[in-house]
Amino acid sequence: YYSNVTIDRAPRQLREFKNEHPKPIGIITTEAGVPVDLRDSIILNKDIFNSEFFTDTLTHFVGEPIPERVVQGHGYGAFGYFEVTNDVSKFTSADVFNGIGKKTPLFVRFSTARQSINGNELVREHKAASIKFYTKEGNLDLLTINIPAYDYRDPLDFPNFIRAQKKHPKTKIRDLNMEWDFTTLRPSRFHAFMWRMSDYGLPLGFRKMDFFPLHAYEINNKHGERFIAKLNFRTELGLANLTTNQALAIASQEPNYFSRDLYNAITNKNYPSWRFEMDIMTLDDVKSLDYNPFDVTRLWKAGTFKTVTVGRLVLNEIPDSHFRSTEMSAFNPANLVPGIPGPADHVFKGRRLAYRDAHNHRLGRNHNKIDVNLPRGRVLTYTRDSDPPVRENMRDAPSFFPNSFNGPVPYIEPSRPSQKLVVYDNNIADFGPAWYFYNYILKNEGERQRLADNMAFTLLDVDEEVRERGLTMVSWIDLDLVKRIRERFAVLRKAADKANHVDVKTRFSPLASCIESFVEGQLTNHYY
Ligand code: HEM
Repeated sequence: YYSNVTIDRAPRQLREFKNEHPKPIGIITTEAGVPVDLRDSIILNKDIFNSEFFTDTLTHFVGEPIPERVVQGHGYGAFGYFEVTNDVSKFTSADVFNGIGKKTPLFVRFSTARQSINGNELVREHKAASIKFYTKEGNLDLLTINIPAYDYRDPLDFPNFIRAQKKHPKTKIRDLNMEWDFTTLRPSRFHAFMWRMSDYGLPLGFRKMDFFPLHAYEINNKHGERFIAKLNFRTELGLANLTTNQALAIASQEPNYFSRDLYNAITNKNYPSWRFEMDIMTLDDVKSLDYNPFDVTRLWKAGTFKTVTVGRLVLNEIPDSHFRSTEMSAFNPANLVPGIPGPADHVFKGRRLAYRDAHNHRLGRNHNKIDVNLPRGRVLTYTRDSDPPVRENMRDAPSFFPNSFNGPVPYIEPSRPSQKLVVYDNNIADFGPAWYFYNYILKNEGERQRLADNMAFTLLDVDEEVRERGLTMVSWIDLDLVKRIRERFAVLRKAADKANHVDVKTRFSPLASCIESFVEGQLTNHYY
C-alpha cells in the first residue's frame, strides 16, 4: 500500500537511535536530576518509598494523559515550510504570502474527526489538516478539512452535530439513528454528508487529499482594498481515494496506515507537497451573485471567481517527540495576521470562542508559550503568570496598560480596512449544491453507485420513521439517487435479516465479503 515509499522506516527507529549512540546516553536521573543508583532501580523486597525513582516512575505514568481534544482527537504531525511562488500582493499584504521565493516554517497536524487519541484513521469521516505558519507577523493558523463544504451554519449546532456522530451516552456504541435524525432536522447538512459518503470522503492517506479552510476569508492589500477569498490546498501527488472495502481491509492490519504512510514518506525524503491557491472575488462581485458566498455549506459557483496560485506547502520533518509537538499543538482559527482580517460568518464567530476555551482547558492559559505554539518573533504582552510554561513572564516590564514607563505600545496598521463586513445567515436548506454534486461533480456511474451504497449502509439500523424522512429528503435532491439507495438498502436489509444479528461475521458480510482488488480511485479536483 505504500505507494511512492521505498522502505517502512517506522520499525527501524530504535536501531537508528542505537547506531547514532553506540553507548548509553548517560546515567538515569530522577526528575529532580539526581543520579539513580542501580539498587534504587529494582525495588522488589525493599522499602518502596525510599526510592524517588520508583515514585517518579509510577506517579508520572498515571498522570500522563492530558485532556483530549473534543473533536479530531487522533492526529499525526509534521514540520515543513511554505514557499511563495507567485505575486499576490494585489490581493493581500500578508507578509507570509508576499515575496516570491520567501520560505516560512510551519507545522501541520493531520487528524480524523470522531476518533479518540489512538483511533482508527480508516473510517469515513472528516480528515483534517491544521496548519500553523510561523510568520514574521505572528502565527497564522489555518484549520482545514478534506472536503470543501461544511455541515451547518449555526455555531450552536457544533456540540449537537458532534454528539449526533459520537457514541450513545448510555450504550457507548455508535447509533446511526442519531446522525440521521440530526441530518434530517438540519437538512443543509446533506451536501457535506454526500461528499463524505462519496469517494471524496475517504482519501488514500493524508498525503493524497486536498484540504480547505472552507470559510470565505476577507483579505486586503496594502492600500486597504478588500477581497473575499476561499483558500485551497491541492495535493501535488494527485487526489486519490479508498473504497469502504479497501479501507476495511487495511484497517484490519494497520489502523494507523495514514500516519505510517506520512512518516515513511518524510523519513524516506519523499516530501509531500500541496499547491496553495486562492479563489478570489471583489466586494462588488459579491453584490451581483445569486447565492451567498459566505455560506460554508456550499461551494462557490464556477465563473463567479478567479483562482490565483500563491505557493507550495512542503512537509519535510517528523517531530522528535509526537507528544511534545503534535499533542501539545493548539491551532486557533482566530490566529490571523495583518492583510487577512478573516471570515465574517457566524460559524467562524463561534469558533473564535470555542478554540480559545478548548486550549485553556487542555493545555492551560500559557498554551501559546509551549514550544510548538510559540511565535518565532518577539511576543510582548500584558498577560502574566498562570500555568507553566511561563517562560520569561515579561520580567520587569510594566504590567499594566496604558502606562508612561515604556511598556509595549500598539501601532497603527495603515492598510487595515476601516469597515467590518456584516454577514447574515439562516438555516434554510438549499438542495441545489447537493443535486449539483451528485450530477456534475461525481463523474461516473461507479462514483454515484458507491455514494448510494455507502449511504444505504448507514441506514441499515435506522428507525423507519427517521429513515423514511431521510429518504424523502434525498428524493428532493435527486430521484435517481434515492432509487439507488432504496435498492441497495433492500439488498443489505435482506442479508442482515437473514444473518443472526449478534453474529458479527455474517452481520457485516454484505460489505465485508467482497474485498476488491486494490485499485487507487482517481478523483478530479472540483470547481463549482
Ligand atoms: C462552530 C463551529 C466549530 C466549532 C465550535 C469548533 C470547535 C472545535 C474545537 C473545540 C476543537 C478542539 C480544539 C483543541 O482542543 O485544540 C476543534 C478542532 C478542530 N476543528 Fe473545529 N470547530 C468548528 C468548526 C470547524 C470547521 C468549519 C473546521 C474546518 C474548516 C474545523 C476544523 C477543526 C480542526 C482541523 C480541528 C483539529 C485541530 C488540531 O489539529 O488540533 N472546525 N474544533
